[in-house]
Amino acid sequence: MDPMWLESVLMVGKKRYGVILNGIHFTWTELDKHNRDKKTVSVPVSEVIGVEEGRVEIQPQKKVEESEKHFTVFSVKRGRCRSGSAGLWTVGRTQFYCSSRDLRDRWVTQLRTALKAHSGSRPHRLLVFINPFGGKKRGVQIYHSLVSPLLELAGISAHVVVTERANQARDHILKKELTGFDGVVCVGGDGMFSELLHGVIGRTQQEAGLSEHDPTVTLQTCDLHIGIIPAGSTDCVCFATVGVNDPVTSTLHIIIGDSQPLDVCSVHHCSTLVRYSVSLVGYGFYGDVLAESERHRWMGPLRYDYSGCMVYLNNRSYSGTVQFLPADPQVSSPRDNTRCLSGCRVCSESTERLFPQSDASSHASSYSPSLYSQNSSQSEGDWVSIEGRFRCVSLTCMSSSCPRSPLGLSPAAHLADGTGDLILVRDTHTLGFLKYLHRHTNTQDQFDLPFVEVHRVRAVRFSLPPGEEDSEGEEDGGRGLEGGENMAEQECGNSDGVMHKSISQQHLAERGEKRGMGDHKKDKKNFLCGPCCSRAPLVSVWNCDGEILPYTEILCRVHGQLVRLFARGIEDRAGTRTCRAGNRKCKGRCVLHT
Ligand SMILES: Nc1ncnc2c1ncn2[C@@H]1O[C@H](COP(=O)(O)OP(=O)(O)OP(=O)(O)O)[C@@H](O)[C@H]1O
Repeated sequence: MDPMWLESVLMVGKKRYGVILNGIHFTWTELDKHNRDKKTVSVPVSEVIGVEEGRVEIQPQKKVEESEKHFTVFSVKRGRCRSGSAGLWTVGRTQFYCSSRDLRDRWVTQLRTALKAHSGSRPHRLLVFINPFGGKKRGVQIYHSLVSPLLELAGISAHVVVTERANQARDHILKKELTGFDGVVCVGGDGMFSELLHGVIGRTQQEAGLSEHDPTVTLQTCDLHIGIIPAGSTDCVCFATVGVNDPVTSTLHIIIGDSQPLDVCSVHHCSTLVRYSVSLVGYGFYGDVLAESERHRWMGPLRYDYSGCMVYLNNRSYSGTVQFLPADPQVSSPRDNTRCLSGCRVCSESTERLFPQSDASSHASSYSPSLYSQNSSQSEGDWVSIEGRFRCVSLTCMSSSCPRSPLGLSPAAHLADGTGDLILVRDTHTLGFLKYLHRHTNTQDQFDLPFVEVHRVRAVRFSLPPGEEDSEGEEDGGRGLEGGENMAEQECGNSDGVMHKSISQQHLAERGEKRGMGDHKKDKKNFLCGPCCSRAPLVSVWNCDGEILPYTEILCRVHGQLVRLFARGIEDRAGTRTCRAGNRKCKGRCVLHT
């Protein structure tokens, strides 16, 4: 018999249960034959959060009632959020009563031993950054009331830093000693996640002696896991990797040590890394909406709706040349109607992560450096080139689903297959574009429109028509704006201002100043003059995960599975299945966690 095996009859409330621990599952089944709604609950040991002696509650406050014959088991429980979507996890709590203290002690010991055996991937020590000003400014409260008690219950220690400035978390990860930490966690929104992302990737490359600026280099995958406790105004990365924006659900994924690899797109300009992105790199509509919303920050979250309307009414399109390196169409396609769900086969079989880990000088074997040069001609390699006027050009490394767009920008995109989806929306009439935007909010195929095309890609280049090329890079010697927006300045020791929202504002202000100087060329690049402006701008801006990029001509490369999150992707609804086998009359009360 399994040495972990333990079986007894215990009481839960006033009912008798047959309780079994078989090493992998902890199961309790009601024994009362008169009760027709007989219940069986089975929890994988890997989803047990903690076992406590006595009658214990942790929410709303920790309460321990000493009792020598009771023990309490806390475990992951699947729930449904108000919208009905799966993915919400809550804390299940069951108090068991044993006939003797000896039996109680045996159960507690045995459960804790089983837990240890199944917790190899669980973190022991975390570095937590809380943005006290993110979203509704509830980060600190969310952490102390919802997150910290669960970490404590699970025996995870946390070093907490409440940030005092933008980029503090990124700088901390880049420069401070991190020995002993199994992961970094942010309590905030997508901006905070981006800080952690840049810190973790930057540190890993520094330690490996790799240049982040060289788009041909195969970056070192990052060992330090990233956790996201959603507390921002937009929490898209959390939503797209967990399925819900809920602090308790995210905490539980961290506690049980879930691990979700994630593709990351590096954005370069003239051999300089500008930023990393995991969700959207968008030009045209999405860039204009961000630029416009930066001017109306005083409106709060409402600014996005307002700006979306204004930009839509402005009805703009932009010329440019988009070049891309297609991914292997045999493996997957953005129109194959699949969803990247937990345990996704396409991601786990992806060969993109099978590149040899590089030393300082190595390049991905299948990529020649010229393939990623910003100025190479269209005949090189497998690059496909498309010229035209576009409403928007979007590259996304994930579906980019969010509560408003439950299927996202590209519903069949994968989290970790080493590719991104490039969506080109050509110039069209206003109603056509409205139709496209509306399809983001429902289940209609947003690519089934004559002016929309989508490609699964490994890299993208964007250039302006001759005569409209980027001038900032030349003026700044390819280093970007004075505020240090790009990673080159970060390397030069100016660590401030790389990712703060004020960058976007500063960038807007600088562009504004340049316009005011009467330089005709800059005047043409007046990318957004507001609804009152009669002259349509020739150039838009790039929105890179909610930040405005200081360059228009960029090169993007997707790096397969570069980072790992404490998440498991979106669970199929079948992940929680109603038991029919055990008892035909269970009326859905028998939940088997598979
Ligand atoms: N103490 C701080 N003071 C000012 N800015 C901060 C501080 N801590 C973090 N930041 C910056 O604030 C920006 C926004 O934070 P965060 O992402 O947490 O919230 P949000 O903007 O409300 O949400 P979202 O980014 O999802 O829209 C981040 O880019 C981060 O760099």
